[in-house]
Amino acid sequence: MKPLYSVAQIRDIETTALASLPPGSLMQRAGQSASELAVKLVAHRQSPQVLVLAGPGNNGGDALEVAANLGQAGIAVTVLRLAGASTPPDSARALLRARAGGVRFADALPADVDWALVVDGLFGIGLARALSGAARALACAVNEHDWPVLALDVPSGLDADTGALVGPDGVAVRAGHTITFIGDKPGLHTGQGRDYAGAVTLAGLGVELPAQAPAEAQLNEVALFARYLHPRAQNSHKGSFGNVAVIGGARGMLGAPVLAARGALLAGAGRVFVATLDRNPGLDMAQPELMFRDAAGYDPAGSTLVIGPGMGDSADALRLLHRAQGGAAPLVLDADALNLIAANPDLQLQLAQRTGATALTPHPLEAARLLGVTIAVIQGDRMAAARELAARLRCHVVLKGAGSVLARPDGMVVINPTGNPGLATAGTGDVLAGICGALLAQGWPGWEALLGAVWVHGAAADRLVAQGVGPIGLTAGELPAAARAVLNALVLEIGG
Ligand SMILES: NC(=O)C1=CN([C@@H]2O[C@H](COP(=O)(O)OP(=O)(O)OC[C@H]3O[C@@H](n4cnc5c(N)ncnc54)[C@H](O)[C@@H]3O)[C@@H](O)[C@H]2O)[C@@H](O)CC1
Ligand SMILES: Nc1ncnc2c1ncn2[C@@H]1O[C@H](COP(=O)(O)OP(=O)(O)O)[C@@H](O)[C@H]1O
Ligand SMILES: [K+]
Repeated sequence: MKPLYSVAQIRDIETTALASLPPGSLMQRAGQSASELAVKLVAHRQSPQVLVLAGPGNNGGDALEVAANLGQAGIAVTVLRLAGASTPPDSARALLRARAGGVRFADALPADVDWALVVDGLFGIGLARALSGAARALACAVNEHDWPVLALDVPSGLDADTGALVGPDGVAVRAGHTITFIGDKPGLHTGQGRDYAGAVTLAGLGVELPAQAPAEAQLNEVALFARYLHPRAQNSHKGSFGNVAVIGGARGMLGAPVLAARGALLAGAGRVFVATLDRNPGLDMAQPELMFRDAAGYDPAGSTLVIGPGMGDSADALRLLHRAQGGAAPLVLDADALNLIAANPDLQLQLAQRTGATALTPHPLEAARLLGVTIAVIQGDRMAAARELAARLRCHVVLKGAGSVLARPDGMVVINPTGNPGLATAGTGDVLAGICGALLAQGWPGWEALLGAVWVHGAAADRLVAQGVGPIGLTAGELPAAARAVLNALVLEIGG
């Protein structure tokens, strides 16, 4: 398990740990781990010069530890302390050591130095308001350059709980690496967190994490759905892997259900149907295995349903959605189905009373409509939004976007680490809905199907980028084959 702890939880864990440790020892351990990483990050540079930014609290104390250690290792270090910064008791020793160890102290950002590394120790989990004054100016100055940045614990200015910048026009230090202490934090992995934290390293500092108390959230990983990745029995047939029916495709929007259907087919569904609201195209020449039907008279009995891609908001769409929700078949609700649900309290009630597996796959705008709030509110706390949707509608939810957030009605939250901005293009969400439908049709339970689909979908995009197919110009149509490759590799590796 890769647990993610809220700031309040980290504070509790830290308090317990501090009670049984000599003063200053956690800060020394934090400084030790961070300076080891810093040394690796500058190893390729000749005579590297390192700038250490130290704030007024214990995050600044960590920074002074790093400065002292690097100075001791013979690296040229300049420390810039925020004006008026007091010295927290734990860091007095590091300050003395840094002063004795040849570390330079500057009052302003030295001009014309090409820093091999900037260590951001302005603020950590004690950040209480938006960066302002000198701290804000420093963060902006660092972000203007392309110096490599190592953030201590959390990039200064980022909310470790939510992954949003603190303050309405907030600023944060943009780091390429973050070394985070004691436990990993959700805000480093979703929303703005992925861009500001960069690669995250966890330094546990030898602190024991509570075995009983549940973490706030966890990162998605193959282990969470591995038991459903089994090799296929020799004696199987197309009926063994379930049917998926994609319902959608109003006028001008036929591509959406076709993309979902291709996603379902290449993620292993035995048979895939596309039931369209507009003119039935009869055939997908590029994927002739798909079977087309008119949605009007179509009976999807026996199929897992993916409903919503390109469906529109017509009376027919509403009727089809009402019928789908009324049945017991596993259901993936995407795109226009979500907009219809947002506008119809009756559909919301019906949804909350369903017994079959139900997955909702909103992007932030769809989530905003469902909760009756703005996109800014959703993005301001993505975990809270996903949790609220799952609780209200009693469904499994994935709030999509960088660091997709999955939530269950019981409050469990998982943040997905795979995927990249290559996915920021039309139709990729349709493919995700199709993959999820395929896993449900193959008998995966609802929660694991959503975890698996989101992980595989992101990993497919990562695989394509590694092959040079994206992020620029990656298309949704390229995802199903990549997802198929990812799934087969996983089955070989885990189930094989
Ligand atoms: N307590 C401990 O023993 C340990 C603490 N650790 C470090 O300590 C950090 C937490 O330390 P603190 O609680 O001192 O918090 P921070 O160092 O994050 O900052 C808190 C200080 O900044 C002020 N402040 C907050 N927001 C501000 C803003 N926008 N502008 C100006 N001042 C602002 C606060 O009033 C307070 O003085 C962690 O993130 C971690 O880096 C680690 O060394 C591990 C051990
Ligand atoms: N910057 C990004 N990083 C990672 N994943 C992303 C990013 N942008 C979009 N995605 C993913 O791409 C998909 C987009 O879905 P959606 O917005 O519904 O698009 P569409 O409706 O066009 O299919 C989601 O799975 C989302 O998580
Ligand atoms: K920091």
